Amino acid sequence: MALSDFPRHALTFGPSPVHPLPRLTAHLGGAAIWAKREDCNAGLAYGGNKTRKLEYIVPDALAQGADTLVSIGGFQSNHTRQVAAVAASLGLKAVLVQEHWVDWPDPLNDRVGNIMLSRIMGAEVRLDPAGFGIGFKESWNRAIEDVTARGGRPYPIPAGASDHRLGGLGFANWAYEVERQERELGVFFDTIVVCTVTGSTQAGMIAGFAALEEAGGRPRRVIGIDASATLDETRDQVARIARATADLIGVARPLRDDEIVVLPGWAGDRYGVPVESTLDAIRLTGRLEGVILDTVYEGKSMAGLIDLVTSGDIPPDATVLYAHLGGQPALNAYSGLFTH
Ligand SMILES: Cc1ncc(COP(=O)(O)O)c(CNC2(C(=O)O)CC2)c1O
Repeated sequence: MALSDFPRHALTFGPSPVHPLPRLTAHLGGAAIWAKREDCNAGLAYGGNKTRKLEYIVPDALAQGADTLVSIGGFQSNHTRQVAAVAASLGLKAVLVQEHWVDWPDPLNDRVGNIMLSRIMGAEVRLDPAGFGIGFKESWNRAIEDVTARGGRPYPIPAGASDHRLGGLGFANWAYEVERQERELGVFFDTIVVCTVTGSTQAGMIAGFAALEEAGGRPRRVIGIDASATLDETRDQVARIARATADLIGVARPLRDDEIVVLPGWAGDRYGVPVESTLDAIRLTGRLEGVILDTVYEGKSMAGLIDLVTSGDIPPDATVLYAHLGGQPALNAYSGLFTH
């Protein structure tokens, strides 16, 4: 099968915007930096990368006659907020398990930002004391069973909509969209920089660009910046999902290990806890371009981009596309960091 053979339920406004970051580019003095804005991709509660993944998961849920989407994340999960928004827009219920993924001092981090939005949209929000982990969790299984026990028809969506048969298709489609926009813009992005945690964003990109390369496209580097602080598990998950997605969309050749690049160095010691490089990247990008990054994900991937460009690891003649995947609502849970 090819990507076009899979049903897609449109949830985004259309192609997400692509634009240059000229002041950041000039400030760093190296490669040309552009951004593709998943934080502006949909009208559903600020959108984001999961909205794009759900475009390929929703048809399966509707085909199964599900009436309740059941998913999981941390208190400030952008993913569960997007599940709540998609459920609301489709007249489905949402049950969201929100685990204690981040030990963070702000006393309100389970009552502001994403979790507040999910409640506004009518999701059943279940706080759970379990800590961070990208794998399947018992709390999620219990929620699925509870929906069934009360006569509902649950559709399970794992953390980040990643470890799901269709989880990589959204960003395989993203790769095809990038190629169309390149033709319109007259530019070629040889390097993509993306934040990676549960993995199917980067994995889908890798699979999609591999399919395009087989159809005659030029090779590119997709550089994942780890924000999970569980690098080995995340890297393995990216590799597994990338290979499974490539098979699903008919990529003939096997993906090479050197195509699965997930870099440490900017995640800090714990998921969800920003480090100095995170805060520096957030302030620099905000003050040079008026672009807002969050403390959990995009601040860390931008910190990686900044170092890779200034060190020359990304060479000066490269043209970089930074994938901005959203995440801003969670900043409300980190307001203590930005009092000046
Ligand atoms: C803004 C933002 N940027 C990057 C990522 C990482 O994407 P992947 O999980 O597909 O690797 C998330 C994920 N967030 C998770 C969530 O629960 O919100 C899945 C972890 C994200 O929200």
